[in-house]
Amino acid sequence: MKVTVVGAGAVGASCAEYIAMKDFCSEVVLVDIKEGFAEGKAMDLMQTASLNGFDTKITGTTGDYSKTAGSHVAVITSGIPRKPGMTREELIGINAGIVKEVTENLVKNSPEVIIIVVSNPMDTMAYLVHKTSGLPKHKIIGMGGALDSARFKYRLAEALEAPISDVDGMVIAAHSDTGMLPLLSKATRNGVPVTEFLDDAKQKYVIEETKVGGATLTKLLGTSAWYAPGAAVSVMVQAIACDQKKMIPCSLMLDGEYGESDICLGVPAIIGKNGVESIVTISLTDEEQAKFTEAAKAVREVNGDLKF
Ligand SMILES: NC(=O)c1ccc[n+]([C@@H]2O[C@H](COP(=O)([O-])OP(=O)(O)OC[C@H]3O[C@@H](n4cnc5c(N)ncnc54)[C@H](O)[C@@H]3O)[C@@H](O)[C@H]2O)c1
Ligand SMILES: O=C(O)C[C@H](O)C(=O)O
Repeated sequence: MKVTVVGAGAVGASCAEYIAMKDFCSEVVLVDIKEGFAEGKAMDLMQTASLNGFDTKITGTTGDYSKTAGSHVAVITSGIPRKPGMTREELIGINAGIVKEVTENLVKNSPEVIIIVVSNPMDTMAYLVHKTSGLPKHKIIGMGGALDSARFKYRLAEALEAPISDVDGMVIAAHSDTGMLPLLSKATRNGVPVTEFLDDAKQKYVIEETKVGGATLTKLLGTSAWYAPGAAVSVMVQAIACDQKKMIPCSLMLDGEYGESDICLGVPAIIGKNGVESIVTISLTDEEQAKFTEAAKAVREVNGDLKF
């Protein structure tokens, strides 16, 4: 299994590192536009192979997409990250052009590829890939929900004073500060609804901190996060590579599911060797459905700024 990661910056390199360390694919190709950067990151990572015990071959290239030919999966992380005080949506002006060009190059060299979109604003970038790549919709997957759900579990464990392995939960809808929908009604500690343990104030804290998880880290780091994003991508790539059929919330093109069409939004899906094996429809409370619809409205407005 060959995986290409475009953008050898913070998220791209972290994602390549986690993929290599889990040792489930033969080759990872890093691509960047900055001269020598991907080659340098690849060499540095390869020099961890004997230390960390993996056999995945990592190579780098400055924009030579012929080296990506025959990729099963490609991850798009190229583009600018936000700075403190910015929203993800403000990145559209620069990142849309980059994502469109990168997609064209990927598909030209790997017509059968499955693309995982990471660059922000991610739901809109995933939509752009759908509109421009010519790939079938089960082959385009936006990464947001896997990361947001990991942050939700982190905040739940904190509020419950429990180990993270005790908690489970999922975030759907938009990958944005206002449009994320942490499903508190379905979150559990060892099968018991967390609402039995957390009072209203704690429930509100968990939800609000989850929604601004990316902004909180951006404020602390001066740029956006990379470890958890890289790990989240590696889980999705592994689900495809190993045909795990894991249920992961991903930003997918909807066709009537959850009352929405012609939009990419975070919904639970079964991820396996074909990419999206199916979208899972779960019951939402009226309040949750209203928030999902509201998030869709906001993402649709951002999508309106795209030029194809
Ligand atoms: N979806 C998510 O959950 C999530 C999580 C974290 C970051 N992000 C987004 O991922 C993107 C990357 O973040 P980062 O922290 O890695 O940024 P970064 O600046 O560290 O890395 C981006 C890399 O992309 C490269 N690049 C730019 N244009 C390119 C092109 N045309 N072709 C190839 N490479 C190109 C840059 O040279 C740079 O090395 C940002 O848009 C960020 O907002 C999304
Ligand atoms: O917060 C960001 O801008 C980056 C990413 O979307 C994240 O959630 O970490």
